[in-house]
Amino acid sequence: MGAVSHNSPTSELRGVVRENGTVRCSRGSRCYGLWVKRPDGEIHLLKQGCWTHIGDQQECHGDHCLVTPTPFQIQNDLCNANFTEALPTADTPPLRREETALIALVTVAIAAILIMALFVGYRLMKGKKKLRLSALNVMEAACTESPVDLENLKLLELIGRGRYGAVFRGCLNERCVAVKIFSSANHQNYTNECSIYSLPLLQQHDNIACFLMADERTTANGRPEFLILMEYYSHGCLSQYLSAHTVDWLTCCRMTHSVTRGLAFLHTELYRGDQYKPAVAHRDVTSRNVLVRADLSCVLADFGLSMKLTGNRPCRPGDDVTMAISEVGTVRYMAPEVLGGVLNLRDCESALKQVDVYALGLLYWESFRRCSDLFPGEAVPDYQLAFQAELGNHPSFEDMQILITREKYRPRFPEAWKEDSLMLRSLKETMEDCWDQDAEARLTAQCAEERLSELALLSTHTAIHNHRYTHNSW
Ligand SMILES: Nc1ncnc2c1ncn2[C@@H]1O[C@H](COP(=O)(O)OP(=O)(O)OP(=O)(O)O)[C@@H](O)[C@H]1O
Repeated sequence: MGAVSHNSPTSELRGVVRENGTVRCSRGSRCYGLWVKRPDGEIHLLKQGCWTHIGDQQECHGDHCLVTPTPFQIQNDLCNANFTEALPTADTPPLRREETALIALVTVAIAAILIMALFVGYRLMKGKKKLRLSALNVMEAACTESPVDLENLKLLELIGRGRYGAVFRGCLNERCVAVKIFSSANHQNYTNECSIYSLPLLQQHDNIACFLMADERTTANGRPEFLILMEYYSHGCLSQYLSAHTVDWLTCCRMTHSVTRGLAFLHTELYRGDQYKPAVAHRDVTSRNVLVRADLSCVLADFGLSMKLTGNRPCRPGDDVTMAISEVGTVRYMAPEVLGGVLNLRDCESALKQVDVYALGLLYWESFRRCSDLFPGEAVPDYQLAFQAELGNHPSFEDMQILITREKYRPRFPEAWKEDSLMLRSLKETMEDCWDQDAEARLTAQCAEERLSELALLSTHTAIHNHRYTHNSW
């Protein structure tokens, strides 16, 4: 059943005029018609007339007013005399259009969510292992342009063996790479190293080793092993390089400055855009964990023991994990407070940074002992690890405790460094300020970096040979 109201455009008078079965309504009133549609499809007029209750709530103000939800509309020529039945097409009321649009939108959204869920599910099922490393794969972009496929990896020779894994020189798609392989016993070390390498911004730094990717595989005898692929540094680690080469002042400053720069960056908490890099302590700074580039600049490597100091789950005093790992590192490079078991865990962040700087001081000593400019007119001493002369190649924890914590012993400066020059004084002071017994008195890595920049500006010849000439471009 339908009812339509229509303003009569031609009526002059207010009231009702009947002509030829048509009701003409006077101005101000509205005409109406009431029809019924029978089951056989025929439409019969039930009632027609004028709506004169102006001001009533029921007053109809529009040209069309549908009072039932009937899907057809009756159009009316002379108010309500003739009518036709029209299917709802372009004249569909606005509310219907909005409803349709809303339904379409909801349908599309549900379909999109379903497709996304299916896609994620598929990825999870297919490449569980790969997905776990997806954050790492992002970093491939930092060091390689093309995706890495381990199928083509060839291991060529063993180049080193550490406490946690063996390192091979390898070849991947014509590219020379270093491959560090961890057994399942060292899985924790592997995941920790991966998690540090996957930190935002880390791979953008020039003095952090270039990580390519990580993966796991099963050996021929069925055991799992874990791989970290890195850029291959042909000079190897710093201790290897210094064992085989002496260096001039500027080169030595440059090498030590670059390691320090890497460490200062690692220690820094950084926000860049929407990326966050927590402050990280390396916790195993040694001359074996620094790698040397072809241009002799250095990068910090080996983050298996590293620890986030800020952000999610930083170290906390009394924390079991923090306690358990507060005494790790390489014994030779352990700070007195670590050897003595008195690391200040109340300020874990500063304490662990200070431990790194202590080891950095020893690394400076090892490096500058191979600086030819600091031994004018005499042979440069052979390379030595810190405390190698005192405790040999494999010092025990107890021997180190006695020497470093109790006796407060530090590496001896060579005779040739006794000369009172600004450069030698500054150099020795920098080392001493790094390995100070009082951890809080030590330089920060950032300060050490500045000191090394300044040292590089001091010419050996100026300092040692009474200003005869200078060369300070670095
Ligand atoms: N990317 C690399 N390029 C070239 N040589 C490397 C690379 N990574 C490691 N090496 C060499 O492999 C050696 C072993 O490295 P690894 O990190 O396994 O042990 P480490 O640092 O010597 O000892 P530890 O892990 O016990 O501290 C290094 O000393 C270095 O000479």
